[in-house]
Formats: sequence, structure tokens, C-alpha cells
Amino acid sequence: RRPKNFPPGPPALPILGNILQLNLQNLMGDLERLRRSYGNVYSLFFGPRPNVVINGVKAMKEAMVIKAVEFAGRPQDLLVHDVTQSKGFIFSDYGSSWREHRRFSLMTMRNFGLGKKSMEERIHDEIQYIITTLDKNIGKTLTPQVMFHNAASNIMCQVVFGTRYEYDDEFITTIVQSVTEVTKIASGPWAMLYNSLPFIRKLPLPFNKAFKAMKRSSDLVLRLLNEHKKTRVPGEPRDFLDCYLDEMEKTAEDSSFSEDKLIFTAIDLLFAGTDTTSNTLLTAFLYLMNHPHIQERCQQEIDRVLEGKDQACFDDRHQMPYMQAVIHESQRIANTIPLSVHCTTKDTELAGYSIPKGTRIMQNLSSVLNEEGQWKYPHEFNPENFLNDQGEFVKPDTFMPFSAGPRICLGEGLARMELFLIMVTLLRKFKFIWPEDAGEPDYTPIFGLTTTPRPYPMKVQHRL
Ligand code: HEM
Repeated sequence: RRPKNFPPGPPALPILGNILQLNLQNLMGDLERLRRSYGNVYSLFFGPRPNVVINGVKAMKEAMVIKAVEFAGRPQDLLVHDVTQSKGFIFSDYGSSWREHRRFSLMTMRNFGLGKKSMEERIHDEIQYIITTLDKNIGKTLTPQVMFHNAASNIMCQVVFGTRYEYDDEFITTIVQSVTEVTKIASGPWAMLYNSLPFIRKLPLPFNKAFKAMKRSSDLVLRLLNEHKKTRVPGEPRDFLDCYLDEMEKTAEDSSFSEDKLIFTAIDLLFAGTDTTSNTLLTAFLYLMNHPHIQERCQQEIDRVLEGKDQACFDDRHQMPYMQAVIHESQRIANTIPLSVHCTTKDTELAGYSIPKGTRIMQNLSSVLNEEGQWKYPHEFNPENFLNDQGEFVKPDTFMPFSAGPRICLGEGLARMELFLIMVTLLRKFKFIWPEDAGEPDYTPIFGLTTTPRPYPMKVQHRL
């Protein structure tokens, strides 16, 4: 039963709640249908537990920005939480451990050059590997999925482990495969059932594969951590692992920093920073190939601003309003994380409804990124969504692909830098062409924890 003055929603069955009425493979269509019936704030039962779904920018801001702390928790009984043994950072609840780890991670990434030149150099180094791959494929048709995935993963590996890996390296392929497997299970129907029906958790069902896959990853990171411990010089950190080990020595024994948490925080960063950035890049190039006039306009702006310069730097974005608009529009359309799960930290109210402490909250970010009435062209790929009448770049409040409030994406700065430098450098050098024999592009993405474009082919030519 819904508590008093709780957001409305469809009638629910005992034990199962609403799960039989939902497409557990892809919730997005159902969430939109229910929004039309019940409004921007409604509730659904996953098993016996009520979840409040938040849609649209108005309710999203009230929850995530105005009542920030009240909505900043994370549920502690989800599959992803159990798979990371409650030691990860992304799924940790609002509290001192999360706060200390968030502050530490942000500071460490900044010190490693986030927003500064050295991080730009690391990204440019990795771009050279993308260029080599593309150079080898001039005139041929390639599938860019693995290339962008490896590039994004290597940038994170440099930050976290201080090294990049060859694309066929066993360490990185095992981690990437395991993380992909966990992600796939965690966003599929078995995770929904695990999260909804606690009594099935001990049964030998397919969600157990997620635990095995995570164990493979954590064993590998532990191996790397042990190597780091042997070779590190205290006070002279080479990467995130070293910084964390320094921090553990500085802080009291009862602090929230521990080797176990380091392992899962490292995996979290790798996971959070790989699929997200690579899927956004894949979406951007899919649309740019099929909108050649937009691609050409980007290239004209890039050529003009970078004339006489060896390479782009992140500050060049201020001179590139059109490119900025295209990147932001790609992120809007990519809808990379369509849903984020939070939990209330105290009894609160939203849109006039009462929501008790500990209620699961589903933040439908997708509903904001294509909300009618908020965008000039909510349902089409059009950079004009981010340009005013003078052709200047403007970022509406409704642009929330990184979420908002205290749990806003920790890697926003890094992701924005990667997207800008990678897209500008590649568009300057290459022309991206949709192969003549590829048929009509299929823009319908594959739903998951991160939205992925369907695999597609790409042709490249040199421009200069
Ligand atoms: C285009 C790329 C990216 C997008 C669209 C994206 C989006 C998001 C979103 C929507 C959230 C959930 C926020 C919430 O629950 O309210 C999130 C959280 C997070 N992201 Fe990203 N992200 C991207 C790249 C990255 C990168 C490169 C990193 C690496 C450092 C990263 C690290 C994280 C972490 C650690 C969290 C959890 C924050 C917390 O719970 O306090 N993300 N991201």
C-alpha cells in the first residue's frame, strides 16, 4: 500500500508490486507512459518496495538541487551494491565515508591535472592511438566501438593506475570484459528481480554471474595494488592508487579509507569513466556522419580557430560556439545515463507529496533531456538547441546529462575535456562518412545502465 499522501501510481499486486506491468529489459517506454497518466512525480512498486519516479526539470530541480541532501542517498539493497560488497563509492550512501571519498577523488583528479595542461596532454597522448587506428583504416569500413571504448578506458587507467594498456593486453581486456558483464546484468531483468524480491537472492540464478565477474576484476586490481605498494615512494604519488595509499597513511586508523575500499573505488572510476564517454563519442560520430552539413560546419570553425596551431587545447572551446553546441547536443541525444537511482535520507516532500526516509528514487534524466516545452527541437539532433539568435553558445538549465546536486557526476570536468579534445582533433584531421552500402542508420539505442548506440560502420578519409 502507498503511504499517506505518497505520489500516485498504478495499482500494485501483493509481493510482486508492478513488475509484471513493466518491460524489465527497457523501462523507458513504460516510465514515459506512466508519466502521461500520473504526472511528473509518481510511484511504482518493485516487489513490496515503493519507488518514486521523478520526471521533468521542475521536479528534478526541486529534488536534486533545492532539497539536495534529502535526495542524495543511495539504496543499500541493490544488486550493484551487493556486488561491490558495500565498499564501492558510487553506490555508497550519503554520509561521511561517501563525502570523504568524493572530496578526496575530486581533489586527486584535479591534482593530476584535471582542468590543467597535464591532463590535456594525457588525453592527447591517447588520441594519437585513435589516429593511428584511423590512419590504418583510411578508405576502409571500420566499426568504431572498440576503438572509442579502449581510448576512454585507457584515459581512466592512466588516472587510476598510472599506465595505459595495449588494446589486447590481458589485464585490461579481463577488467573491461568483467565490468561489461556486471553492467549488462545490473541493467537487465535479473537485476530488477534481485532488487525487487529479496527472497530470490540466495538462489542459483543468472545474477550470480555478476558476483563472479566482479571478483575477477577485484582480484586483478588487488594484484596491481600490491605491485604499487612495493614500488611506490610515499609522498610522490604516480596515480590515484598511490594518492590513496598516501592518504591512508595520513588519516587515523578509524577513517573510512581502506585497501578494500580503494579496490572498489578504482573499479568504480574505471567503470564510470569508460562506457559513458565512449558511448557519447559513438553517438556524436553516428549523427555527424549522417548530418554532413553539421560535420562540415564544425570543421570550418575548427580550421579557423586552430589555424597555425599544432593541436587544440580545452580553452579553445570559448572560441568555438558551434562545436560546443554540437558536443552538448550529442550528449543530449546520447542520453548516456537515462536513469539514476537515489534514496531519501530523511522524511521529505516533493511536488506537494510526502516521501518517507529510505524511499528509493528513480531519477529519469532522459525525461529532462527531451522535455517538450524546454527545448527548441526536443526530438531531433539539432545544435540550434544550444545556440541563441546571435549564434552564441548557451547552455539551458535543462541540460543535465551529468545529473545535478551533491551526487552530480564526479568526472564531469574530465568527460567534458575528453569529448572536446577527441572530437575536435579527429574532425580536424578526418572526414567521417556513412558507408554507401550501410543502409539507413538505426538511431534506436540499446538501453542499459548506460545507453549504447547500436554497432555501426564508419568510413574515414584524410581531410588535409
Ligand atoms: C559523458 C560522460 C559521463 C556522463 C554522461 C556521466 C553521467 C553521470 C551521471 C548521470 C551520474 C549519476 C549522478 C547521480 O546519481 O545523480 C554520474 C555519477 C558518477 N560519475 Fe559520471 N558521467 C560521465 C563520465 C564520467 C567520468 C569520465 C568519470 C570518471 C571520473 C565519472 C565518474 C562518476 C562517479 C564516480 C559518479 C558517482 C558520483 C557519486 O555518487 O557521488 N563519470 N555520472
